Amino acid sequence: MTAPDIVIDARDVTLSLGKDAAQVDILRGVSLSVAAGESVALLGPSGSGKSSLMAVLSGLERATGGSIRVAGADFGALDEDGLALARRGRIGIVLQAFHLLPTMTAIENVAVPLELEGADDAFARAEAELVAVGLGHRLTHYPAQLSGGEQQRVAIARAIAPRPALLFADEPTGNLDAANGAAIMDLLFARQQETGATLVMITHDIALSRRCDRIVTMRDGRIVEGSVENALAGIDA
Ligand SMILES: Nc1ncnc2c1ncn2[C@@H]1O[C@H](COP(=O)(O)OP(=O)(O)OP(=O)(O)O)[C@@H](O)[C@H]1O
Repeated sequence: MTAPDIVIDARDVTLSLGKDAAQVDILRGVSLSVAAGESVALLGPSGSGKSSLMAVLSGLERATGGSIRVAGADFGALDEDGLALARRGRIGIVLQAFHLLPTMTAIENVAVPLELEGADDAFARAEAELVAVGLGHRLTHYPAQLSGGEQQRVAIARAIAPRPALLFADEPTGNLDAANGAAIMDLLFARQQETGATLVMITHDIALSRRCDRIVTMRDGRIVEGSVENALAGIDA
């Protein structure tokens, strides 16, 4: 049995693509346990497997081996539809590129996923989330009418609105300048703490990673032990 306060319980997870001589081993036995409410920074050189690990832990990609339990769901036992259902409402994802729908206003981008989940008060909740990220005056703006920082705030509101137990962020400040990036991170940590969500964030920024409760470093498809500086020797960012 998984302890109730463990949100991610991944054991000996492997991800290999291709077959025989063409096989690429992307994750080579990753075990990771993350407690409810914890924030974890995922660091490591380019190509070390961070995005791939996030993909299997968020149910977007299926691991080749090992076991993954997330928010009580056994990912290995679920088919594609089951994985989509397990993600819905439980897992929020913020990506480096904001992926807002260009034909929808800010409030629609946040409300429509809530409606799909069956919420009756989707627009009221979406408005409250956008107010919480400081965008109460931009509700009916389209993404093209918003700055990069504002678009990322909409993406954060959209990810957090369903109150997911688990929030993944893949370099959420990668497309923003330093000042906007810092403001977005303040916001992401504040919203994470308010909602009690668990946060797993990929970053190349060591200073940013130190704001998390824990730093997990990857290299060559594995989690490595030791100091962050040693583990990151050779990082190309
Ligand atoms: N579909 C694929 N087919 C073959 N190899 C792949 C595929 N997807 C990822 N890889 C390889 O898996 C390795 C890990 O990739 P991944 O994107 O997880 O690394 P990362 O640590 O997130 O890198 P970055 O920091 O550059 O985003 C890389 O060597 C990559 O080339």
